[in-house]
Amino acid sequence: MKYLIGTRGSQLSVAQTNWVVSELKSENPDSDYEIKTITTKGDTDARPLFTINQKGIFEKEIDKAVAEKQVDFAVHSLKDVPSILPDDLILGCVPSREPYNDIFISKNGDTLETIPEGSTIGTSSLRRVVQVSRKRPDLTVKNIRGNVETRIKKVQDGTFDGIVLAQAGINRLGVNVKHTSLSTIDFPPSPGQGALGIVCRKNDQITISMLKKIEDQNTRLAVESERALSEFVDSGCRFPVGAFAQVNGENLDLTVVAYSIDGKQALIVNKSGPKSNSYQIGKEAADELQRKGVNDLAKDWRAKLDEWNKT
Ligand SMILES: NCc1[nH]cc(CCC(=O)O)c1CC(=O)O
Repeated sequence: MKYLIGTRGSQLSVAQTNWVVSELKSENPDSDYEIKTITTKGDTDARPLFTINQKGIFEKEIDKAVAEKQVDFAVHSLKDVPSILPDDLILGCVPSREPYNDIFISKNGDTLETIPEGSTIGTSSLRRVVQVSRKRPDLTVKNIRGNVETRIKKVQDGTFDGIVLAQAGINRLGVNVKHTSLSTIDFPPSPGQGALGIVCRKNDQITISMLKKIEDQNTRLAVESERALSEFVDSGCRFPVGAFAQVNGENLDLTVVAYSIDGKQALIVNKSGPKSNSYQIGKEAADELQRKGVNDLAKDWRAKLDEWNKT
């Protein structure tokens, strides 16, 4: 059987799709796979990510191609996939996850703690903006666009003194760049960070069965609880929320953090339970965030976005 795979044309997307193909080939040696790259709004719109008023800016066009049978399935970075998919599509497979932590890259090997006062840090994620500002309020945090390799070049050419990226991105690209890991206590990652999401058609049983052979059950359960949170609390590029879940034996431990847009407040919730209740654990964490006033935190994010638009 031959399968057509949709993905973005970025080096990272192609690298992670090639990895998926190698995993699938190992389990389905008689199948063939061809990659079709598709441009998304996130690839062409140069504005700061969180000002673009569209969920799924890095995946919508690709999932449309799946729905219209132009491709058989799509490979995404899971954190770029909205928690609610169109009715005719499903998250058909979640393979094993890369580490979900963020990393800090600077030109001279400085860490986030040692980089000189007043340095300029680049990120396109509001979550990272508030997390950097909480650790180092003296630093200037500015919007950066471009793919992983472009951002690293902007540190090396001095455009930025430092940047924050996902560990998973440089791992998958095999980029050998000096960096320091950022703790998930200070930098809880985006829900689903480090994981891949393979989207296919709900009624395509042949493709689903083929994909399931590389499913990683514990990763599925962990991201299910992180994404359940996103269903109830707006997150991603537009609202600073961090979440990470760990499966320990039969248990699942979830930590979620929501920030005020100025970074001065942080609502932290820890929830644990049987890993089979992953979705419920995520929902309970969201409910507790609501009780702690998360909606009040979001109310002034638009003013901050307008301010950011001018940077
Ligand atoms: N759209 C940004 C994006 N989507 C996925 C990753 C990294 C890989 C991952 O989280 O799986 C990145 C880059 C980054 O955050 O550094």
